[in-house]
Amino acid sequence: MSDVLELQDVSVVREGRALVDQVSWSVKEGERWVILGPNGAGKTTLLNIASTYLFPSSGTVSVLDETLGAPGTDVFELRPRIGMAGIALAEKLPKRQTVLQTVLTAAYGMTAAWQEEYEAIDEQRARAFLDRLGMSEYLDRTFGSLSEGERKRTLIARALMTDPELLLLDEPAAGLDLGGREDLVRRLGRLARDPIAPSMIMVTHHVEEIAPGFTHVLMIRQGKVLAAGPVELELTSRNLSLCFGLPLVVEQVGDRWTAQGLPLS
Ligand SMILES: Nc1ncnc2c1ncn2[C@@H]1O[C@H](COP(=O)(O)OP(=O)(O)OP(=O)(O)O)[C@@H](O)[C@H]1O
Repeated sequence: MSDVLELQDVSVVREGRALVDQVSWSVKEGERWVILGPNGAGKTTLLNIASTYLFPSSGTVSVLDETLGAPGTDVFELRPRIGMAGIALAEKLPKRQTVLQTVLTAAYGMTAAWQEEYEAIDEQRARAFLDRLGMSEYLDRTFGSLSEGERKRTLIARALMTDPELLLLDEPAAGLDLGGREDLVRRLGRLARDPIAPSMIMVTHHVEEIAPGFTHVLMIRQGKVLAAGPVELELTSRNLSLCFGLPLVVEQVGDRWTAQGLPLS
């Protein structure tokens, strides 16, 4: 299995503080990773490195077997091979554009439709991804009029449009109600278990949002890795308590996870 992402001793320092602190981590082809950690731990910073939009202050980063900053590595060739869905991108997308256009523009590396002629095959693909995410009835709705959950599902369809080898999801279930979260977790589970789906890295705050099919977990706190490895080995009460800084009990219920704090004594 080849490396989809490899970080060696990577640090990101801003104003004298390490937001990411000597992180070494590798993601192999076909793996589905969850990044867990408290607010400000450095999760989004790690995703930004993986998406090639952020260069580390020190250390080595390879994405899809290309080393960032090395002669011959062109991030503009790498970026279409990486799908990204997150709030930062949602804010760049025109609110008046339809859902179908919002997904279609990804095929052309754009955020807004300009004068390009879309090929029928691209439109078919956009419709198929939107269907997979349960958005078929919203094709002509404007992106700005969607609910939080509908917007999140559209962004994932959009991220899949370039047929990426690596899919990055930044808090895909944040802001969703219980039904919306469960619907999304089911859909992410189907994607995670699809053998031809891209390797995946998902940032979340909640173990309840880990869909079945996710294989590995990285836990970070204050920019440092606390645990990294297969979910069934590393997603323990001990690791989670250290990660979030209070006593927590994590349990597996069927193929899902739940965590709660111990009562105050
Ligand atoms: N450009 C910057 N300059 C200084 N500090 C920054 C910069 N960007 C991010 N930070 C800080 O880096 C830390 C890590 O940020 P990051 O967004 O990666 O955390 P996170 O784990 O994704 O947090 P959250 O769960 O709250 O989204 C935070 O304390 C943030 O305030």
